[in-house]
Amino acid sequence: MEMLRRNLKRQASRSLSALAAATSPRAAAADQENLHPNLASSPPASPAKTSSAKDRSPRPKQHPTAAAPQTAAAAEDDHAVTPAVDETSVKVVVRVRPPVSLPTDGKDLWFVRKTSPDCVAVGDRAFAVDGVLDDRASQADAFDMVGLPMIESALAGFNTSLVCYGQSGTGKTYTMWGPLAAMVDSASDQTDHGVVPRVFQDLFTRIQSSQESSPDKQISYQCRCSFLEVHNEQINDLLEPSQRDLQGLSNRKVGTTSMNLKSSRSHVVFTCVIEAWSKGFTSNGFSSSRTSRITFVDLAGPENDELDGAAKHCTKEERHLKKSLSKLGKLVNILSEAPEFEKDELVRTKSGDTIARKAGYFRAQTARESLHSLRVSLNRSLILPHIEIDSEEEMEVDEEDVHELCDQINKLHSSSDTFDDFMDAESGDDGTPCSNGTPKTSEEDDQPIIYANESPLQDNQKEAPDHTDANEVLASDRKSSLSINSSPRLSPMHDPTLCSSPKIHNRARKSMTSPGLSPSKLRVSESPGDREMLIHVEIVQSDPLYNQASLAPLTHWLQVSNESMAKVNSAIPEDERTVLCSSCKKPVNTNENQTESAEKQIVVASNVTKSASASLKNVNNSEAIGSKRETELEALCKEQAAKIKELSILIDQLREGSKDSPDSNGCDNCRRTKQ
Ligand SMILES: Nc1ncnc2c1ncn2[C@@H]1O[C@H](COP(=O)(O)OP(=O)(O)OP(=O)(O)O)[C@@H](O)[C@H]1O
Repeated sequence: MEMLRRNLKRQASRSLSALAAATSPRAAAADQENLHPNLASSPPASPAKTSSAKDRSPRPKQHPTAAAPQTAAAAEDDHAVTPAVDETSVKVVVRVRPPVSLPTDGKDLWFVRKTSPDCVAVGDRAFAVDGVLDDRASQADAFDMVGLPMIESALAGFNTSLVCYGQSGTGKTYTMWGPLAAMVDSASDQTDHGVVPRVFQDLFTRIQSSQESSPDKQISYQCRCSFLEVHNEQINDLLEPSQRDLQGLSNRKVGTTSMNLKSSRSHVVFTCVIEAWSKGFTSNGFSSSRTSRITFVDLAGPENDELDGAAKHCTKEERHLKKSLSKLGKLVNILSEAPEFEKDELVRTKSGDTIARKAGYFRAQTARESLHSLRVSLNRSLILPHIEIDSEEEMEVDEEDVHELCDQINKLHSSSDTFDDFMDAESGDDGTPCSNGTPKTSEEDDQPIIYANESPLQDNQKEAPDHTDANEVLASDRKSSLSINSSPRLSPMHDPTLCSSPKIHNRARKSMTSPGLSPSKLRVSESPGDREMLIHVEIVQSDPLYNQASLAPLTHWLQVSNESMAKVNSAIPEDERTVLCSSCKKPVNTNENQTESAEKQIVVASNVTKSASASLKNVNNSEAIGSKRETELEALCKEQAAKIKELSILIDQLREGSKDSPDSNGCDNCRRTKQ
């Protein structure tokens, strides 16, 4: 990672320097050979932090070629461990746009020339890069230099990105996509195709041939893509179905600049996620899978202010564009500096800073336990028997179900002040589905295991073996906030094995809606009749630890309580809502009170469900964080506990009513039959 960051910084600095130098008027006088009208004048140079890259550390001779200032394409592999790729994870490739034979206005013109396969020069200044595509380079050359390594990395399971930047009109879109007509019209000449269409054509060809050549491996591939546009600080979905037949690129905002008649006025990000998995399972029921991501970023190019003159009206669009590019530059700088901070923390931790260690462990532990609880909750929802809500089939009250429900409610009731006990009970071995962190069901092998991206936290945990200290921190924190308890019965979560995944049924996959990697948002969806409730956890905010710690227990608790409600509701025929005879199982014409009791039960259960839904939605919609949310959650939990207590009383009444029926051996019908 350190190497990656260092390279990122070095390469970004190099390319910025190259671009700055390329726009320098000083360079214009150097050579009149390679005139480029579109770059007739440029802003004064603001040579980046460094000067010529020639005097910097040596680079690998990976992609030697020519040089260019206008368009820089950085191919990036963002992996910490990159044994399969070469030394530098970030590469800078420069492509020079061919000069056009337009008349010039007499202003100074300047050029960029390739001096060696990995060096460009502007005037008397030289810049080292990783690859150069000169003005004679074809689209195929660009693909060979930039696209092919991306495909190989992606198929090997690495994420790769291609980012194109440069001044307006310098050929970024052309390099990335090619002329629009060439992409849309299949009959057109494919030699103009840019890197993106070539990458996918080659990728799909390779996938197909890999499947055909080794059918025994039974490898399946799935490619998913998104196409987003950032325009005026708004993000638009270019594949949004209501927009012109998913044409994608043709939906992009285009305008005219002084440099380019059809200038892209927005940044676009095209992402493709490639998943490959083997259909065969090993003896332990695991199959291998691999996921990688290819990202193409085509940045909008800024106009040339000097060319346009001081009187040029700087539009809102242009302001946003420059602002976003400037922020991107800052981000690159921050990322480049970040490793030093990420290193200092490590040194502090290793040097025995116990407070930091406790805090780190606490955060890791809390997050891990939250994830664990979430996993249990989701697993529970998946192992519940399917209830046909709309079924007209007559259903019977099962005494055992009622017993089980009462037990659960008693547990909930007795722990209504704090959820810690309930969490413990749920993870205990009292017949509930989770014991020692392992779901106890007959369908155990089929249960999905949800892996979240917890690697940084796990790293923290590895460095903090002092469980006792951490538990103390945990205990003191518990008093002041609603958080996941440190339960001794929770088994530690194992490190996720990213390259292999457990067997997951399609249906189960659908049920797991984006388990959170970072902060979460609760979204509640209710099935018809408010009887079942699924809680989806999505990642949307920026503070994963806080949100997961505070919301996960509530999620779990509400899930369980609502399952119980659903059981009660579904166990009682909706239309009749009467008590069934324990002997003949037919509806009993009981007196008014008994019927009322059953109806009341339904109403209470329904209210609890609705209340939970409404409260959760409130939580979801709430902008406030911190103590306000904690207070809301606490109030919600108390309210739920009170309602469950009420429900438990009603269930008791129902059972008592059943026992006190006129004839415990059966209803009037039964007696008549027996007589
Ligand atoms: N290598 C090239 N060979 C031939 N034509 C090119 C080349 N590069 C760019 N062009 C042409 O130059 C014009 C401008 O290119 P393009 O639109 O790709 O620039 P851009 O950098 O994306 O500009 P903007 O940032 O304004 O969108 C287009 O007409 C394109 O066809």
